[in-house]
Amino acid sequence: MNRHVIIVAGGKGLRMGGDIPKQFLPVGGKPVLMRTIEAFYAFDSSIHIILVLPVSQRAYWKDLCETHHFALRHDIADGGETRFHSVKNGLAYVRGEGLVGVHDGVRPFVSREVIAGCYEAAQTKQAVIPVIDVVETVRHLTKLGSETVPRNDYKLVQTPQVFEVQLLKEAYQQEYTDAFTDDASVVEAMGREVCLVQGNRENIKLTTPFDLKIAEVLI
Ligand SMILES: Nc1ccn([C@@H]2O[C@H](COP(=O)(O)OP(=O)(O)OP(=O)(O)O)[C@@H](O)[C@H]2O)c(=O)n1
Ligand SMILES: C[C@](O)(CO)[C@H](O)COP(=O)(O)O
Repeated sequence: MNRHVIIVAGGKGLRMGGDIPKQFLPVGGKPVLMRTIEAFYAFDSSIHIILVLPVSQRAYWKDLCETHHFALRHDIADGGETRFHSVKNGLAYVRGEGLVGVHDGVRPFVSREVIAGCYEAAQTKQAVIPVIDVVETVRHLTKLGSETVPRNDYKLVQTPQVFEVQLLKEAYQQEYTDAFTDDASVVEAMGREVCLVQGNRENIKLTTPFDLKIAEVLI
C-alpha cells in the first residue's frame, strides 16, 4: 500500500516568537523540521514526503538543506492561510490510492511505534489519530464560573493523523470553518468516525519558547 505523509510547516509561529520560524530552530544542533522528516523516513524509507512551507521560506529551507547536507527526497507545497489550507495544498501532491498521514512539522519526537501504529490501524479503520491521557484536572468555564469535568472523558490529540487517501481528499473539499483544528475534525464533519490509538508523551508540539527547553532535554 502506498504511504504518503504531509508535513505541515506553513504557519507563522506567533506563540514562539523570534526571528527564525520555529520549524527551522535547532534542537540538538539540527533544525526541527529535519528531525521530523527523518522520523518518517526511519519508519519507511519509501514513504512519499510532502513538506508544506510558506513560499517566502523556500529559499531559506534550501540553504539549510545544503548547510546540513540534508538529502532526503521530498516534494514542497505552498503554505496556506490556515493549517486547513496548508493541508489542502499538500493533498494536491497525493495521487492514487493508499494512506496519507498529516503531521505537524514541529512534532519531531513522534515515536516510530506511534507512526507505525497509526498507519497500521488506518489499513482497516480508514481514519486514525494518536491520543494521550489527560494527566491534570480539567475545568470547564461556564457563564457562572467554572466546574470540574471528569478528565477520563477527554484525551489530548497528537499527529500523525492517518487516513485513506480518497476519504481525506473528500473531507478537504468541505468549506473551511474555524472548528477545523485538526484533520480528524474535518473528517468527522462528514459524519465519519475516527479511531483512537495510543500516542507518545514526548510527541509534544513545539509551540512556545518553554517547549524548546523541553526539546533540548528530550533530544
Ligand atoms: N497556515 C498554517 C498554520 C499552521 N501550519 C502548521 O500546523 C502546525 C501546527 O500549528 P501551530 O503549532 O499552531 O503553528 P503556527 O500556526 O505556526 O503557530 P502560531 O499559532 O503560534 O502562530 C505547525 O507545524 C504549523 O507550521 C501550517 O502548515 N499552515
Ligand atoms: C493538529 C494538532 O496538533 C492536534 O493537537 C493541533 O490541533 C494544532 O493546533 P494549532 O493551534 O494549529 O497548533
